[in-house]
Amino acid sequence: MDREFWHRKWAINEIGFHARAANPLMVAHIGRLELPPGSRVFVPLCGKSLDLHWLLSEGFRVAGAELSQIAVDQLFADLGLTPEVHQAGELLHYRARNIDIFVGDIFCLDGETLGPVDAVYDRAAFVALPQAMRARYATHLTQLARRAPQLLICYQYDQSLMDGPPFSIGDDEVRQRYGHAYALTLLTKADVAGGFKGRFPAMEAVWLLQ
Ligand SMILES: C[S@@+](CC[C@H](N)C(=O)[O-])C[C@H]1O[C@@H](n2cnc3c(N)ncnc32)[C@H](O)[C@@H]1O
Repeated sequence: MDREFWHRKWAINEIGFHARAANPLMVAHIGRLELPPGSRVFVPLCGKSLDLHWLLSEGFRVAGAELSQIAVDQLFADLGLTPEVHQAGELLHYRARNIDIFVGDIFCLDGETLGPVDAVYDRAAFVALPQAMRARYATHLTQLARRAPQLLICYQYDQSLMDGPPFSIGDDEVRQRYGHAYALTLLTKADVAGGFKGRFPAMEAVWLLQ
């Protein structure tokens, strides 16, 4: 999945991953992060997710990283916010009250530019990346967020049935990528209703990384 793949998806509006409501697993489990009001939650590969709207509505501050300027322009339009936009190294920094989105490749984002984060929420980010990129992503994210606790939602299915994204991430891989830096708790694992687009069974696993 190179950058062009994602730019093209946004350009032709082929964004089946974009959910029409806040993620129910996030809503159910974010309390496990025990974040006080005003905490700053980093959402890597954020797209224009309604999860960001929900986090803001719950009184959190949010920071995000997203490759597509189309996505981020739509996000701010949907939020009814007019951002200030500044160059931040190789990225663009979109800023409004309680929200900072860095537009560009997350691998070009550094911890100083991102600023302090109290927690990470990863939905459809780790699972969006092919295996060859995931070790680098996990290492980079852990450093970027300075080991801030993380709520991670993973997709699991028989990888031989589809190439991905989303990719199937088994429990062993989560332990392999994050186990050296975090204590891991599998909060829940449940069947996805209707499987993957009705094509084959799939499960979602929610991890707490502390
Ligand atoms: C599967 S989508 C998930 C978006 C969002 N998390 C959601 O739940 O709707 C993956 C997103 O990651 C973005 N992306 C892919 N590679 C990226 C990278 N290297 N840096 C920043 N964003 C990236 C894509 O543009 C896309 O919007």
